[in-house]
Amino acid sequence: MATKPLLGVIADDFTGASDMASFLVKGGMSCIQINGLASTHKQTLNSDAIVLALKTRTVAVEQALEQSLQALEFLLEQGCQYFYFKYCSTFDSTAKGNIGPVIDALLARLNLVQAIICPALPANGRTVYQGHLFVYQQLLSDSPLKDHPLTPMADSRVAELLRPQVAPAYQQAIEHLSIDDLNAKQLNPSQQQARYLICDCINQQHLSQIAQLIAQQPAMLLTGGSGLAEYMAQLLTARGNTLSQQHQCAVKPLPQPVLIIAGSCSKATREQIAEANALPQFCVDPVKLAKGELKLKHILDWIHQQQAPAVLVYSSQAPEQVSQTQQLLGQQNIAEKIENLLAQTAVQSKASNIVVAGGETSGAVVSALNISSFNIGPSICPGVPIMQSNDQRAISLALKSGNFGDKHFFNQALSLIQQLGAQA
Ligand SMILES: Nc1ncnc2c1ncn2[C@@H]1O[C@H](COP(=O)(O)OP(=O)(O)O)[C@@H](O)[C@H]1O
Ligand SMILES: O=C(O)[C@@H](O)C(=O)COP(=O)(O)O
Repeated sequence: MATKPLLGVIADDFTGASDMASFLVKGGMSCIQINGLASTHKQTLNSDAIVLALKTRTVAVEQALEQSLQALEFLLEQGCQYFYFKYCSTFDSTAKGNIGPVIDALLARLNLVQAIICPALPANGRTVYQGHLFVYQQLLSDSPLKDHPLTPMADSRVAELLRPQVAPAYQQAIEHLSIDDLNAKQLNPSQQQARYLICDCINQQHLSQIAQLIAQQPAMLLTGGSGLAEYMAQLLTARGNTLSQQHQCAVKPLPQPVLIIAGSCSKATREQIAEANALPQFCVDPVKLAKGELKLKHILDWIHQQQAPAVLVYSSQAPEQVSQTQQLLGQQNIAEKIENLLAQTAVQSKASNIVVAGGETSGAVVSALNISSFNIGPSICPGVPIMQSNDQRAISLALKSGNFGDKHFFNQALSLIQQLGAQA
């Protein structure tokens, strides 16, 4: 019987972490999500996979490196046998980019020579074909991700996104694994020697084939979106003994209204807000916030006046308004102000059932709530599980990546929370 976790995951944001955790559970692993390095205090975790959520996607490279390496030390101490760096299925990174440097640092520390680069998440329309990333029918650079407030994506070629981010000595060590190569079921010599192997993948079958191919190779660093995770989980649990028979945890929301917070400005989130128009909604005006005309107290008073099963507080705006706001107030400055306000709304409203839309926003909310770890429950939609804090507060939380979910997402979240609460 194995006594150590099989898989250790470092996620560069909090929605990405819960996305990953949900697919590991789906693949048959028990999984715990640990929130931030501050929560990695001495403890032995009885779980097949540990997902450590960081907020390193948009921080300075040095900070991302320091935190990712500390996270790796924690996972090594826990005895993890395989390692996965989870970044966004749309390769979200700033112009300087933290994905390449973190991969290089993890490879060096683990003494590994190859990383699989597999952002694909076909369940949510993220596919890679001939090395180009697609979001449903659109190239990444034509998709709404081109207008992201912090990480606008202007190129769809994974190799060209990665190349400027990795160490100059390795910039030519990028190879591509096509669908034909996948079907051939073996790597050619240049693919075997490549430091970074970018995988084409347009469906679930390809993910399964990639996992099987990886299993035949010497140890590799796994990197990418959550799609591959489900199949790696299946494969690793079939190979090794698992620590726990229980994969998905029982989540029991308390009978209280749901607080929905949206800091994501994605097209998907804006459509979801529009569709949830039967719920009371509070729109955060960034200019009023910056001028001090909008205070936390206004939002808290408003929340407490509502008599509804859920309330929605959002700052989401369309791309044209976001760029106007950023020109006026500064991109980072206003992003942080909004994140702080939304995080404090979650804390001071004392809500026990919370749904957050947006990766950076989720990181800010979970950190402000000081939740060390989550158990993973059922998913509202692919990649968005309902989780419960592993503490006496038993806060139920769902962290939605900005671009996940169809337009009914908030209503679906509310239904599932109510259903789980009724079963409690
Ligand atoms: N109206 C707005 N103007 C400018 N920035 C905003 C606005 N609303 C939210 N933001 C910021 O945009 C960022 C959105 O990122 P994030 O929460 O990760 O969403 P997503 O998951 O869509 O990427 C956050 O830092 C948030 O504070
Ligand atoms: O891989 C994904 O698409 C998500 O898990 C993710 O990382 C999303 O990031 P945000 O859109 O910033 O929430």
